Amino acid sequence: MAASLGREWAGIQQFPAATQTKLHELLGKLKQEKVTTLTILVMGKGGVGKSSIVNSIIGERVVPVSAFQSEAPRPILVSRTRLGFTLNIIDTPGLVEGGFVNDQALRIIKEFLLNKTIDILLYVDRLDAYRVDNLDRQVVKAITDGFGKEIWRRGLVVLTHAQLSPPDGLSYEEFFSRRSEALLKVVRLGARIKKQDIQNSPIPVALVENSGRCNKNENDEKVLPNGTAWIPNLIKTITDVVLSGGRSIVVDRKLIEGPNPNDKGKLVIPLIAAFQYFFVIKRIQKWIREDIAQEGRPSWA
Ligand SMILES: Nc1nc2c(ncn2[C@@H]2O[C@H](COP(=O)(O)OP(=O)(O)OP(=O)(O)O)[C@@H](O)[C@H]2O)c(=O)[nH]1
Repeated sequence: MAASLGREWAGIQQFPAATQTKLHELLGKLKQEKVTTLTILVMGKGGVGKSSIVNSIIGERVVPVSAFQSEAPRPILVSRTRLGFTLNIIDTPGLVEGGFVNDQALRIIKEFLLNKTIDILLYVDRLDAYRVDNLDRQVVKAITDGFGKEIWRRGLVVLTHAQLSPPDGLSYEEFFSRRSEALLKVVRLGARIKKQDIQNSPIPVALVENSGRCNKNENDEKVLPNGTAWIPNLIKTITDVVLSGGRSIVVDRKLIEGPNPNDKGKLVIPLIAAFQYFFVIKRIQKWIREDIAQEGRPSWA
């Protein structure tokens, strides 16, 4: 586990001027609302592009990226400051190993996060995957069990590999809509969020293309096939989630260790004791008294 703390966010200057302007506007908006620090937790299965997103946002290669299973030490916290604003991003190991949720990885992530506050969860997957299955649901469930379902009120689904040509004659928007609906359904099930709750505060989906071959617009910004400049769009979506309510998640010992089994049912103990006293002990005492009264004179006398 490693940490890289508090350096100037120099990578922002690598972005084209149009992107820099939009990012500065968004940081200004956050600061106006007294948000001067943002801690973003990046989670998902292995190989979906988590580390690449960290590098894309920071604008520097701060985390190693590999096409094969990564050996890089993670979780890793990357921290950058800019004009009085601090951005922390935590990259984490993939949550699936050998077809199962990697509980050990989740435990390590939770320990790493002790005494930290998570403002935003980026739940990362790929746009160019066509199916969702029970494993996706298990991953979401593991995150929910680990951090509470409230984390999804500060959550975004982020889909990488977004520069794709959809199959089967589907339009880009149609493909995106179907893929995100399928994933959001799984998130809703795994996070045990009621349908009406998700309608009231939907989990946004943002698209990302980390590849160096991403198309660019006339302002030199990286754009998706639908023309969206994705870096400012991602940061805008994050800003909207932060400012739309929902609480940041404070990771304390209690959250890490989960509910104490000894506390289970503690509140009903006095009720059970009262029930036993009035309906069992009292009644038995009455029977004994009646019995003694009847036995006052021996039957043989
Ligand atoms: N074309 C394309 N490739 C991507 C994108 N994001 C990531 N990749 C590639 O996918 C591979 C895995 O990316 P990583 O960023 O290491 O993924 P990860 O989720 O951190 O993977 P683990 O370390 O296994 O947890 C690398 O070869 C990346 O270059 C993307 O948006 N588009």
